[in-house]
Amino acid sequence: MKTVEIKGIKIGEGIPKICIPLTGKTKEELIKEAETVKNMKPDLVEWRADCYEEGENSENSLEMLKTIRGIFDTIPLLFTFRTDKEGGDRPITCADYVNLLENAAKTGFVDLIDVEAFFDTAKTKKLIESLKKCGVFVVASNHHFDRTPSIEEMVNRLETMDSIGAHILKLAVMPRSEEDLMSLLTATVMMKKRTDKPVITMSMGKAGVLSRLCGETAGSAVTFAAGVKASAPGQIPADRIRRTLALLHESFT
Ligand SMILES: O=C1C[C@@](O)(C(=O)O)C[C@@H](O)[C@@H]1O
Repeated sequence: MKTVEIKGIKIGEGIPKICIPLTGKTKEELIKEAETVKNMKPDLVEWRADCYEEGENSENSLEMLKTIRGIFDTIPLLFTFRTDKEGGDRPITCADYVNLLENAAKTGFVDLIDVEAFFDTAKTKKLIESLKKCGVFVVASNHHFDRTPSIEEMVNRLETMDSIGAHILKLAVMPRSEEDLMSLLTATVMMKKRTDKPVITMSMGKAGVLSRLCGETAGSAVTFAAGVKASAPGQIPADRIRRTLALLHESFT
């Protein structure tokens, strides 16, 4: 598998990398949260700009981004605006979404940008191309908070993300049964043979917790862990997940 290397972090190789999300609502909250998260020594940090009270306002968002970049310095930063359609905190028009992501990429403050692959399929491919020209890595994503699609649909969705040019392919689904968890893991294992790009998958909620731990076997390159506050159901606190991933890795080697 090709790895994506950012600031010395090799995504797609060895132990899954730990990404901690920032979910603060105000500037003050975010600065405090960022300082705490920095001490947790994440491999990657995700700023969930949709959680910020001014997140959809490009100018204010980019100002906040500058502050966050300053705090994390050498830690790879993922910029995400999760739209309300995919479980995010606030709505945004398609034009504002494209604008925000392009402006964030141009600042040079972010290393990776999350693009919801299916927000408008015609526009997504163009958006990914323009973000890549700014030198950022693109994480295509898709979220299902109410169900786990069939294995075939999950594989198709990840393959579409691959075909539209993303560097990393990410899928989050909600299980309703143990079978749903197994379906997500099967789709992840299948993708190992169908792409040479890093894949990130998770089955959310309590029933899906295992999927956040077994990435090294199943083929999920990053696991999202709770820092100050979880950004999705089922996230495990960062210190606990680090210990567990290390223990599993030792057992494999
Ligand atoms: O896409 C994801 C994955 C996620 O939804 C999770 O389930 O851990 C958490 C989000 O913050 C992130 O953008």
